[in-house]
Amino acid sequence: MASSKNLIRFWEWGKKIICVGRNYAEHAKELKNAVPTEPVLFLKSPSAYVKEGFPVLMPYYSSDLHHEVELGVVIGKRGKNIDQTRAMEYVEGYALCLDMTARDTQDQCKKKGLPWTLAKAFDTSCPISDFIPKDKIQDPHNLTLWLKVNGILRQEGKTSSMIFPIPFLISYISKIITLEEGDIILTGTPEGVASVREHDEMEAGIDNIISMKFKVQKPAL
Ligand SMILES: O=C([O-])CC(=O)C(=O)O
Ligand SMILES: [Mg+2]
Repeated sequence: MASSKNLIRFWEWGKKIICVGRNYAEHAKELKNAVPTEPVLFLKSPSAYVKEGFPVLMPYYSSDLHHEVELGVVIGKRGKNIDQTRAMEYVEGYALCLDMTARDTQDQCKKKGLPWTLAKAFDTSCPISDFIPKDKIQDPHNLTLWLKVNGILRQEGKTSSMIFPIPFLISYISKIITLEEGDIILTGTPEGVASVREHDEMEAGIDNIISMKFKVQKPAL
């Protein structure tokens, strides 16, 4: 098992970012998607990570960049075919994440039956907080995730509303993709996703356990 100390800079390691979509029924409905009967999975590139102090850059091909606040689960040791009953042993801690989404691009991808890579995996599409050691969060299914844009509350959701809880997700994912130390699972967003514009400031948090701020910018060409 890795020590939490090793994982403080997990986001620099180039490990996998595995995302779960439509894990909150109200969010699935707000985007007119069916509530899933199995987890919806996609990946982000490790170059998607961005830490506080650096901006979120709008992809040049999108004019509808959405925020999605999510709980990230940081994996502490390698595992394949993990049983649900032992899944939490593979968790070293948590992080607050934003699954930034080029919604117009995603809509186009959906219509054409294409993968979501351009919509979800671009550079700076995964703003991330500091590492939160496991002992700081007693019950990851009893948290409130919130996000404000320019001081106005846009998202507030309880992790108790997840359709597929964390042990199920870890078990399910590990049957498909080997989980390794430093990998992160983004567990899906609650309702209230919406657009951000250039110069907006997003502030997100988990209860009063952690919060973070990011500015939205257009990339210099
Ligand atoms: O783009 C989507 O709506 C799917 C997703 O990431 C989520 O539900 O968190
Ligand atoms: Mg998401």
